[in-house]
Amino acid sequence: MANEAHFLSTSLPFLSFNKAVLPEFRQSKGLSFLVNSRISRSKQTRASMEMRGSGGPMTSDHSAVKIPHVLTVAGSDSGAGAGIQADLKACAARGVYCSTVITAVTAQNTVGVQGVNIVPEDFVAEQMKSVLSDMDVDVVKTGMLPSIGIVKILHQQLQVYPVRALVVDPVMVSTSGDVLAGPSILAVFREELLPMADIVTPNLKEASALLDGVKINTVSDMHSAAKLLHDMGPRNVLVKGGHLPDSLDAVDVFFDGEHLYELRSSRIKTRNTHGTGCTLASCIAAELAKGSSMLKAVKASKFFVETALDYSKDISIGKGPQGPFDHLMNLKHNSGRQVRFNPSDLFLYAVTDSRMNRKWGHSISDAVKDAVQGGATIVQLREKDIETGDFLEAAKSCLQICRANGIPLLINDRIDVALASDADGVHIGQSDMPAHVARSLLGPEKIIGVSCKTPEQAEQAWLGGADYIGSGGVYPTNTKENNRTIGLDGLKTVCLASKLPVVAIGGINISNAHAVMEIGVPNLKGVAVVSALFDRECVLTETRKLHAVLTEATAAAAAAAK
Ligand SMILES: Nc1ncnc2c1ncn2[C@@H]1O[C@H](COP(=O)(O)OP(=O)(O)OP(=O)(O)O)[C@@H](O)[C@H]1O
Ligand SMILES: Cc1ncc(CO)c(N)n1
Ligand SMILES: [Mg+2]
Repeated sequence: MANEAHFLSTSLPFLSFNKAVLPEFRQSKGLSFLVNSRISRSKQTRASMEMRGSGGPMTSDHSAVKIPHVLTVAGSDSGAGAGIQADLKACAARGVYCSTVITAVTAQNTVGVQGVNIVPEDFVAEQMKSVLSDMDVDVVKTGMLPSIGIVKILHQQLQVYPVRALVVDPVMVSTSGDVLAGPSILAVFREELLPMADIVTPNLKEASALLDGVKINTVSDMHSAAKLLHDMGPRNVLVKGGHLPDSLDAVDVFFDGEHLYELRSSRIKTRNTHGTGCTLASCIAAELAKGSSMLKAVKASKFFVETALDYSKDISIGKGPQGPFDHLMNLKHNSGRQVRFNPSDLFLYAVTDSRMNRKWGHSISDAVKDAVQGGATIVQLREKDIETGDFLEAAKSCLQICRANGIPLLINDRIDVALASDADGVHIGQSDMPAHVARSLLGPEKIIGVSCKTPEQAEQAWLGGADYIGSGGVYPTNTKENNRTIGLDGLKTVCLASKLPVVAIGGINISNAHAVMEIGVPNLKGVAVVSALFDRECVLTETRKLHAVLTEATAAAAAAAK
């Protein structure tokens, strides 16, 4: 984690800082960092950038909106699973603009590489100059660099037009085993490319080639390889374990010169892994362009690849052994989906608790009926100590009540109970099934909510296809043990970063609900409560009171906004 703290911001003129200070700072501290961008952003984006500690000096031109920009210098894959085409799709999926310098055109499909046509060196130089002299490129990502001359051109152009970070995917061999850059390239990779790189992302074969053929068969070999590669000059190394034999997880090893991290995700069983490496590197570049620190960028990118592979595991494109996957699944998932969920349903979110109901002698369905009559706008059944059969019966009877009143009923954690009862969806926590897995089990129409304490968790929930997030504990609570309180500030941070609507949760009641809604962030849609409604004798009265407080708070916020 140490790396994440090593983040420097500056208000020095961008170019002079980058040229004059960057190399010294790197050498003296051995740290990886990003220089703040000189980008003018919309208010909201700027606020969320600042929350991540990366807000930069603003230009005086407030009308210009600059979007983060990655330039990829790579080869074209006619099958569009890897290379330039993967880079464009990965950047699009991450909301980043991507320009392209094409180094080679390959005739390629899911069977293999049938032909390679290298673009003349001076024309690669011309493309680079066209882009870099005109556009504000934040990060350059390289893929297939098929000749020594092309590497040298890249080196020269980056001296003339420095950028914030260079991501090097040292492409040498395609997944199908075809050579995309021969052994003659190794010397210039070692001597010129790696020392310029902020991160280098070899797969096992590439790491081995760069290290004179050393064997890399285990995670421990990957550790040693990462350290040895770091000695060649890149600021960070990610040795990718996609091709690690006999491995149940997909393990990558990240080394920042100080700490080694084993980054693990589940290994998706699919033939559609063509282009995972290009996608990972482009996604890292995109995250860096948005202002992320290196380790966060790598983690977010690995999660993106895992999620995309999972969504695409059954798609069938081409007849060969290695198919492409779908980078834009989130777009499709969210836009092609019949959205049943209305974010204003989060206004007064009632969460049941069997212990409290027992204490006051209420049945689950009576408690839910009273909450609904009192003005609850959504109900979640959170029954931790109940038999599955009883849970299913309770869900069915509560569903009748909710349907009769036109409000959604969600089930906490138990996707099986949600499916069996045909409830409207689920609410899941960080230790439950990931959102994207829940989405593939529940299909496009059910509602999925995820508990999130941090902007990263909010991003993952969105990526996984969730509809809303619950964020807290806003205040200390007895309902959940060992639950960290994030306070109103933590809530605001998550709301600003979240692309999904948010409901606040944790210790909220009629005396503090007003203060919660007053934080005044548009995507905070309401409050979720347990004890304030259910640890009371009269659920109906308490719900009515809370409804009145929320109505007043919302009216006050609307008046203040005028
Ligand atoms: N089946 C899988 N399930 C989950 N993650 C995977 C799987 N296969 C690869 N990955 C991940 O994808 C990323 C790319 O790794 P890989 O070693 O496959 O790169 P690569 O060989 O350069 O890919 P390519 O050349 O096909 O673009 C890594 O983060 C790796 O862990
Ligand atoms: C053009 C191109 N670049 C990179 C790769 C890496 O897989 C590929 N197969 N094709
Ligand atoms: Mg690769």
